[in-house]
Amino acid sequence: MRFDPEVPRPAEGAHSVAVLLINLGTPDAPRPPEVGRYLREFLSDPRVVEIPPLVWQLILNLAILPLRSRASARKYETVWTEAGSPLKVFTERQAGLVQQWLDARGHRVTVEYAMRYGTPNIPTVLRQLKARGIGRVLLLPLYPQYSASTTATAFDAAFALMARMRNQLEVRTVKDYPDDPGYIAALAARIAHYWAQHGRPDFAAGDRLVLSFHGVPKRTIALGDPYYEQCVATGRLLNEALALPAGACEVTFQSRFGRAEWLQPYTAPTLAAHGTAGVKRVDVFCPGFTADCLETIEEIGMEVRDEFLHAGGREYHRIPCLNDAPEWIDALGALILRHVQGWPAGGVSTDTDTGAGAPVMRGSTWD
Ligand SMILES: C=CC1=C(C)c2cc3[nH]c(cc4nc(cc5[nH]c(cc1n2)c(C)c5CCC(=O)O)C(CCC(=O)O)=C4C)c(C)c3C=C
Ligand SMILES: [Fe+2]
Ligand SMILES: [Fe+2]
Repeated sequence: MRFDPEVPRPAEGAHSVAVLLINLGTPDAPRPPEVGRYLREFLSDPRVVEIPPLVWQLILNLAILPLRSRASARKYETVWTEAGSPLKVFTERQAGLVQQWLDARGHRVTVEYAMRYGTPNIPTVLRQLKARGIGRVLLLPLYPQYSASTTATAFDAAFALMARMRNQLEVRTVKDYPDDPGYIAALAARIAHYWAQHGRPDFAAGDRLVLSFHGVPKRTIALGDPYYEQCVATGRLLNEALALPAGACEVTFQSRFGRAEWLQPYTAPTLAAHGTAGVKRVDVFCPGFTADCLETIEEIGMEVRDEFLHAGGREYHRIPCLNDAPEWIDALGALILRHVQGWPAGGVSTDTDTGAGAPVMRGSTWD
């Protein structure tokens, strides 16, 4: 075979490894137009709302978006920071810290993050990685418990891009890690750290620790989604790791959306019932959210707190999510190393962005 000088040779970094941390996404600004755009993308995903698309688009555009964009924008305003939406700020910080963790240990792995909805989105970041000469990507959703509505749709977005790629990336996925020892240890450390600063609940006196996970429609479990059992497993392992009396931890489900039945028990009514029953102190922690966001800061930190206190509860504590806790960065680093095994980061990562390692087939539908 003759060597054709016109055919580009693989860039040196074609076997370089990257990890893509994936989170849900968030609006670009806490205003109705931006929140509406984000909600439209999110709620039009057939993995998220499993109703026949034509019917759903009518309901979504006529009834839900006009009202919810405004109502949600007001809520986003209460959690927004100078640096932006907490979910994005924490996700970006996690990516930076994991990069440092890997660099400090001599591993040549590039760390980036992407959002399933909004920006920076999954195909854009994967294209950028490819243009930088990355050939192998580990997709790591920041959801420890697998659900089709979060994990599967994130992978779908990556594979949809791959379906249009001539020279594909080599891809691995981390499907779930609800029982990962590093993750469980990080959760336990987060709670222990909070209790060291704010005093411990008195479980003998009836105080409670509520572990609130994001809900999903109940029927998705009957259809085969392992989300519920994975949330329960995380809760049980955390109870053990904290060496609490059996039953001190209680698993509940928050953020119900729509009229269908979601996983139970629901968080807010559970907390209201504790208030009514005379429970003095509750601590609420969200192990399924690895970064604080609207659903933890506003819903758990404000709405549910009010319900508990109005029902007669006295002391309400929201324990912050894993965010940038060092134990969580350790857990992510170790998880990544386990999954990139056998993928030696052989090449030199070229940062020239010439796309030499990723020839683009211009004028065709392939990229
Ligand atoms: C952690 C796992 C999550 C699962 C599972 C999940 C399922 C799910 N969510 C909705 C609807 C909404 N979720 C919203 C916000 C939101 N959801 C998650 C995570 C999970 N969702 C996060 C991290 C966030 C916060 C985003 C942020 O910007 O901070 C919202 C938007 C907010 C609002 O308007 O109230 C909706 C809507 C469904 C329907 C669903 C499963 C079918
Ligand atoms: Fe959600
Ligand atoms: Fe909510």
